[in-house]
Amino acid sequence: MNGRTGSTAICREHLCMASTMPATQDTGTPVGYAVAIAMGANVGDRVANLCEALRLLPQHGIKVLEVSRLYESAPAYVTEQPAFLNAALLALTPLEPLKLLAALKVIERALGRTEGGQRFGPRQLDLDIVFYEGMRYTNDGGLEIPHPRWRERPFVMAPLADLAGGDAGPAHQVRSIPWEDARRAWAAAGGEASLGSADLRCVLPLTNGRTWPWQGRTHVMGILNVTPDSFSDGGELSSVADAVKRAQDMAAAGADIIDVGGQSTRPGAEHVGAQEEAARIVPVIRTLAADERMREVLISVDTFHSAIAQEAVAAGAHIVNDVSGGSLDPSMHSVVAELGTPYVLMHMRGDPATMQAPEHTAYADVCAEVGAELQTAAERAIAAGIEPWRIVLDPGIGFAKTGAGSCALMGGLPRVRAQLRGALRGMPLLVGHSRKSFLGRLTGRENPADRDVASAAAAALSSTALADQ
Ligand SMILES: Nc1ncnc2c1ncn2[C@@H]1O[C@H](COP(=O)(O)OP(=O)(O)OP(=O)(O)O)[C@@H](O)[C@H]1O
Ligand SMILES: Nc1nc2c(c(=O)[nH]1)N=C(CO)CN2
Repeated sequence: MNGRTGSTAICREHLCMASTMPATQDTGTPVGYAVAIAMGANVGDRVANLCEALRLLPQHGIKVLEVSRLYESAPAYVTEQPAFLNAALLALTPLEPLKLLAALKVIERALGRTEGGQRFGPRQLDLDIVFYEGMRYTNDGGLEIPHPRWRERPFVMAPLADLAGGDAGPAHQVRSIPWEDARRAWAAAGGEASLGSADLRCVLPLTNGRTWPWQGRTHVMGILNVTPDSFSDGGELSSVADAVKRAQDMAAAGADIIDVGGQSTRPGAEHVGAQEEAARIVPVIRTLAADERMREVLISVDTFHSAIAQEAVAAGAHIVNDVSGGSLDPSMHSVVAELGTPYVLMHMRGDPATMQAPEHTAYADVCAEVGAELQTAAERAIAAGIEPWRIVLDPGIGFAKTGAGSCALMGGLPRVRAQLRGALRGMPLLVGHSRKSFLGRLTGRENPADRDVASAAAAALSSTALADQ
């Protein structure tokens, strides 16, 4: 690209030549120019504003291809204002720069932003064009591309780097954006290792305007089985009060999340049906959600039924934990998309009754295949409307895995992660290894009668962990 074009608009032909994106219609006509857009919000329901902007963009001819992780950042320039949420997206649009800017302003206004606010001050929504293909552009109205301040803003560089990805990210498909510049600038500013403080950290959005900063340490999930046939409790939690007491004990012992389940997913467990499952867990979730002592603890609901996810969230659950990754209820992804909660998408093949059949536990390379299948399932979830920044991936230790497969996964999480693309590669992993029989292999005892030994090993390894490695 040659230098700035002074006060003139860019030449359309020049743009077309610059466009190397793969997206063409059957006629071979390019469907748009590739653009990278930075998003920010720090007043009102910040998450809702960013999500609504994502939904409005296509209505203005801006097709979103990829979305970054969600970041919380200390306010820059004007420091006396609330913290921002920031993200970035890659899109295709037929709009030329000035029309694109006008469309972004219409969306900003639709979400409550008014003209003439304080420069760098509070705003419901900010949409900035960072890159437009690989071009440089200025005009008399003050539009400047690349955005003149992107290199001084970690809250822009970090989400751009999510989009730039590695070998297989969106950068791979849309090469005309200067991804390498974005990667280098972010690395020079500290890169991934610099994330995690209040200055800039990745967060999962919770529905009541709260955010959950998950970086910097492993979070512990305590498992609360409200099932008579549970392998974990042996059905001792027969009443709501017992279950609540158990949850409080786990919280006092340091659990960050309490995962409430009413359907055992042990191999071969009886399927109790959605009604019974809801009857078991909803009263417990309601009581926990109202309990002052549990205020700092998040509640997840372990279910593969979308109707139960809905009921549980209405009763106060913060997270939906789906061991089927959406494969056992066709409505799960669209329901979670509406609920707005974080979504734990676990890898499993078959269902709890069939998952240990040899055809489901056979892998040539368990880490690579589990990672690739997680990527595919997550793409379905995203297509249904779940933003990538809400997805927690789980390799499903013990689900459609042999003992050897589970051990390989425990030692190969970076290889699982390497299969993920774009923002997903940087999202948290949830690893549920506690008290599972594969642990017998680690102790050198593979006999199921040695369960107690396996349990002791599990305790030593701590409980189910949300690992941000
Ligand atoms: N690349 C760009 N993307 C969006 N707006 C731009 C860009 N370059 C210049 N502008 C101009 O900046 C003006 C102010 O934009 P906005 O209100 O978003 O500013 P700001 O958020 O206070 O600052 P900043 O743009 O640095 O984030 C816009 O009206 C637009 O004309
Ligand atoms: N952390 C952070 N600070 C800001 C932001 C923003 O998006 N994030 N936007 C501003 C307005 O341009 C001013 N300051």
